[in-house]
Amino acid sequence: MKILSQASIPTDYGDFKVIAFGDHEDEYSPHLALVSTKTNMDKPVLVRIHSECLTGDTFGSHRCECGEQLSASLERIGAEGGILIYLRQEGRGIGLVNKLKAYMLQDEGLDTVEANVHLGFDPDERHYDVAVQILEKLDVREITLLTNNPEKVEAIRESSVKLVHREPLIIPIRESNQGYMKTKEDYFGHLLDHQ
Ligand SMILES: Nc1nc2c(ncn2[C@@H]2O[C@H](COP(=O)(O)OP(=O)(O)OP(=O)(O)O)[C@@H](O)[C@H]2O)c(=O)[nH]1
Ligand SMILES: [Zn+2]
Repeated sequence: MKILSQASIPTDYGDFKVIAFGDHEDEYSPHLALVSTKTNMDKPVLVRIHSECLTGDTFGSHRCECGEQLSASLERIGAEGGILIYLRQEGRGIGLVNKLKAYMLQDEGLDTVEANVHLGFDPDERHYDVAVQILEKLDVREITLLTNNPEKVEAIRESSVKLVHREPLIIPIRESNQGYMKTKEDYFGHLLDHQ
């Protein structure tokens, strides 16, 4: 995996450099790193590893809390410096078409894990080695990670990047995502502290 292209973008959250990573020059959906211009590489860098969720991130769906997590983390990173890694792992790695199928099954009573399994997938198909490679390519040695997901913590712990601190990224639960959040906590062991 290599850096394919990069450019500056001014945003509502501050100024960032957006860097596209992938193996092919004409990659259609590259993984991205949004590096705040305020980032100080000599200190532990504030990092959010975010998995793509088009419905939540772009359309503001309340079936999950992804959109709110994305804006909360960009706000923090834009203000304090840091890096948002945007992984193209839509639907926990099953893709958008299958995520919408999973939503249909959830509307019939299955939970998020059962729906994935019913479609022939693992409950969570994601891996975080790409995020580690991106941090290595950017020469990031020490990080504070914004997450509630123990698998992301584990992936960094097993890598050459030092995890100095984990910070929770808790968004208040809504009625429309209660089941989704409960499964995250009960099945995936997400650290949702309590609200
Ligand atoms: N298969 C499936 N994927 C979902 C569902 N709801 C949300 N997702 C996906 O779940 C992923 C959420 O990823 P992240 O925002 O990185 O969050 P996380 O793994 O919960 O970890 P943290 O937010 O860091 O605590 C995104 O890829 C969403 O598209 C669902 O019901 N089924
Ligand atoms: Zn989502």
